[in-house]
Amino acid sequence: MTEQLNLPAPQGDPVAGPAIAMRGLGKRFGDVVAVKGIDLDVPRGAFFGLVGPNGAGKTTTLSMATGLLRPDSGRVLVLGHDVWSDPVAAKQLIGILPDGLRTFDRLTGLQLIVYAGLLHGLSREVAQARADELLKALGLTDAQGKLVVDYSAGMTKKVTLATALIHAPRVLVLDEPFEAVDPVSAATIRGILTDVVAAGGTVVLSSHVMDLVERICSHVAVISDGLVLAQGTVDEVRSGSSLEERFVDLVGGSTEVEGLAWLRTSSD
Ligand SMILES: Nc1ncnc2c1ncn2[C@@H]1O[C@H](COP(=O)(O)OP(=O)(O)OP(=O)(O)O)[C@@H](O)[C@H]1O
Repeated sequence: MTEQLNLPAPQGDPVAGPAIAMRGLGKRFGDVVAVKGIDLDVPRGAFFGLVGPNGAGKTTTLSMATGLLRPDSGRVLVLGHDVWSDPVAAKQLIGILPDGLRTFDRLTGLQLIVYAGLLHGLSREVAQARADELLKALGLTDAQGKLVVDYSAGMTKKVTLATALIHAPRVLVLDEPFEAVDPVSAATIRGILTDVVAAGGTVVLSSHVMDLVERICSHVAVISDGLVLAQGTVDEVRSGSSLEERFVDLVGGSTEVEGLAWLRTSSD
């Protein structure tokens, strides 16, 4: 059961509220409190970047926001639908690219994308036609008959992205969509996501690449140690600096390397 916390209620308005509203989200794994009470509004139509150091809680937060991981506390509304009490409606509205979750990798790339379309209620004909277009756009046509288990990391990322897109969701939640992807494919993916936002959709992505977030996102949240340190438009958050400088200011830590003297000595 998710505990109801005494926090401002999210706007449950499916027409005018935020695309995603998270309130008091918390998650503990044994002794580790991965997420400590996250309140985050993703505005409708935003291209939203979630950034934070390794282990900050990004994947845990996105997994809870998309119904893949049950929170210990808090709630999440997607376009006004509670992800946990109204999961069918919420999940029909979102496309998810999870990080590191096993997929049905004994299917071919084509089968996996068509299967995702069928699960979302598309007819076989529409699912097949959209799968062909997605495979072509993502440069996977030649590999469409190969088992996904035999795909490279970047190919797996792209085929999983295709499964997130096939039902034309109004909200896309993508955990590190550019990781392991080659520059040409990355440009294609940026183009697809920009088109989704231009058509009124909402995209949330996590990334470690500050330049990319600064370039393509309208909004950003910085999280560290399971808490939101800053959120707003990219201009508001970077407040005159580069996003990378602001990130280092907010998150702290030194970029100076101490020790490792042995690594700088030749071993021959
Ligand atoms: N299934 C799990 N079991 C135990 N601990 C976990 C589990 N998943 C995450 N954690 C811990 O929760 C914390 C947050 O992890 P999470 O994967 O959400 O971070 P992240 O911000 O996505 O990191 P990265 O940028 O490295 O991908 C870390 O301390 C991690 O070790």
